[in-house]
Amino acid sequence: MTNTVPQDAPAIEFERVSCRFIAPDGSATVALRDFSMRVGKGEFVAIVGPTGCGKSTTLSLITGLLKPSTGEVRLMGKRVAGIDPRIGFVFQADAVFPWRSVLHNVAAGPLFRGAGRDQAYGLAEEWVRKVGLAKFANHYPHQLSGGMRKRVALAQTFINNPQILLMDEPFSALDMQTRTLMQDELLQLWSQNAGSVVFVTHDLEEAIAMADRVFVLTARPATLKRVYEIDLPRPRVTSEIRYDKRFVELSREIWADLREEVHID
Ligand SMILES: Nc1ncnc2c1ncn2[C@@H]1O[C@H](COP(=O)(O)OP(=O)(O)OP(=O)(O)O)[C@@H](O)[C@H]1O
Repeated sequence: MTNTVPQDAPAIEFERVSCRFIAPDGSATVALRDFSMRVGKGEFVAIVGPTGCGKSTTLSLITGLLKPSTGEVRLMGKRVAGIDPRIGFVFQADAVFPWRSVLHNVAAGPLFRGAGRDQAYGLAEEWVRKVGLAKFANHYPHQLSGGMRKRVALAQTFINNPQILLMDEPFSALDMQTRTLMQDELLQLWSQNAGSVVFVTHDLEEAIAMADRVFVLTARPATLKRVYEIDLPRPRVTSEIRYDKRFVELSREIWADLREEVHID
């Protein structure tokens, strides 16, 4: 049988995807409607939109946890079929094992994927060092700050060398300074890993500071309102880029679009 997957297929494709939830009482919620998106290999995209519009739903469709009601989602040219080991996730809540030390938490991924102990722990030590936690390798999550726990989460994710990284409000529980540091750290890790990122956030400035393109969704049922190219140079330092003239222009332009969708009932 020939392999019909095109070599140049985008990392992620949504083709006219709709997603509808049926409640036990039979009522339907349409979370996404006729949504199309392409994310290139190595591209960083951010998704913004009003609360409850369907941003997280897009991520669940990429993971295969949800199936589209209509349309198709493809990864590297192939229709999504179940959990894909090429995908890594970082969510708002920490996905760390509280009873395991930092090092054990970071080694868990490779061990789970079948690596030998020496290899898994060698790699984990390297990643713990890369995220600046070498002195905390034997600490437990409750002994760490929120920012440090996020670093553990990044090490846990990047150690698996994901080709696709899905992030759902990963830094929203952090204070402003820590959040900025984590954004820079993520950009640095991503520039070395060369995977594709889909980053869901409420924070428009965070989206602009980090992404190559920002997808603006409408209020529910979410459909694509507009896509913005973020033509700011890289490498970026997120705390500094906010003062760039072009950054301010983009913020103003995208916010004008987003404001129309954010209603206070
Ligand atoms: N499994 C589900 N069953 C029923 N309804 C769901 C389910 N998952 C999501 N929804 C509904 O679909 C809509 C979109 O949810 P989603 O979490 O994707 O929005 P969001 O834009 O990420 O929200 P927020 O910005 O508040 O995080 C919401 O109205 C939500 O209640």
